[in-house]
Amino acid sequence: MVEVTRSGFVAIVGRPNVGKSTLMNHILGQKISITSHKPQTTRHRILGIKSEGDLQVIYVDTPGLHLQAKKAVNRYMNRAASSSLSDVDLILFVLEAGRWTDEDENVLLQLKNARAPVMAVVNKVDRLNEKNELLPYLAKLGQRHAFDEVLPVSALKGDNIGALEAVVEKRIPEGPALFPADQVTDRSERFLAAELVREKLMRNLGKEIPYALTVEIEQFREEEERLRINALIWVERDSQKRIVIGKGGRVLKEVGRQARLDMERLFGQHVFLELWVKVKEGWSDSERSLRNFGYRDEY
Ligand SMILES: Nc1nc2c(ncn2[C@@H]2O[C@H](COP(=O)(O)OP(=O)(O)OP(=O)(O)O)[C@@H](O)[C@H]2O)c(=O)[nH]1
Repeated sequence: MVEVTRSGFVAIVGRPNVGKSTLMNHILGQKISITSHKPQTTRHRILGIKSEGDLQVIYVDTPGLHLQAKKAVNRYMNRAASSSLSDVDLILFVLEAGRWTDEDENVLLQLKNARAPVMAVVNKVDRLNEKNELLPYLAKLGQRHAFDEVLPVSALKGDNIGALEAVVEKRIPEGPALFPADQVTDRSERFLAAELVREKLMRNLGKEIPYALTVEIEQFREEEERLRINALIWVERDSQKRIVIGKGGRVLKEVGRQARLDMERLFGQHVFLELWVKVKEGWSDSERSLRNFGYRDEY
């Protein structure tokens, strides 16, 4: 093994839905952080570790920083994101090309107090016309703040990600490896399994329900030639439970099928997955329930 001589942390921050998790997954070349077209998909801080030769970059994917954090779960998410801004070597401020919202402004305000250099990563450029839309947007962005760098990318298509990694590399200080070279995340297989179930729920359900649910892994056991995983899906009301299950169990069955396929890809073995839906009233606004479900601050 080549000894790592440079290592450092890179925080990926921004408002919800700009493509932070998609960006981290693309850089790592595998799905560590779940994504969906709905805002506030990521709820926890998740490390994605990339070790190559003498370099180890530890990316910190964070929940989208949002205004209107009325419930305990939202406040937890904002805390997880804000706390990731200290003690990093570089901050990637992810934006959606062509858009600037109050929530972006709020993120920028927080970044002004950060010690690390801030690079504006203008994502989703595949959606814009370069000359008429992107160039004026970049010019305006430069006026909003003196960013260390401004780089347009497409995390989905992989455009300009090599250039982004080249800038990142320059910012990583000397230091020993902080994780073994073959470790890609700080999160357990149990956590990743729960997240995959949540991702499929977010993608298969309508607008409101995904925010009312959380997933807990009840059993994660190696059996002969397969993994047995039992997951509990907690919702807040009986009516939500009926929707998650669907007519004749159709929704739950499809969610389970999709999650199982992703788990088999991630864990490299057959998976037997069982899903159960349970009701716990008001879990998302109860600090105690959040802690029981593993939403714990880590500073
Ligand atoms: N067209 C396009 N879509 C993208 C790109 N990057 C991400 N997306 C889409 O944008 C949506 C949100 O992506 P995520 O990676 O979940 O965004 P996020 O910033 O992590 O979201 P939160 O969890 O809400 O903070 C998904 O539907 C992605 O497929 C891109 O470069 N181009």
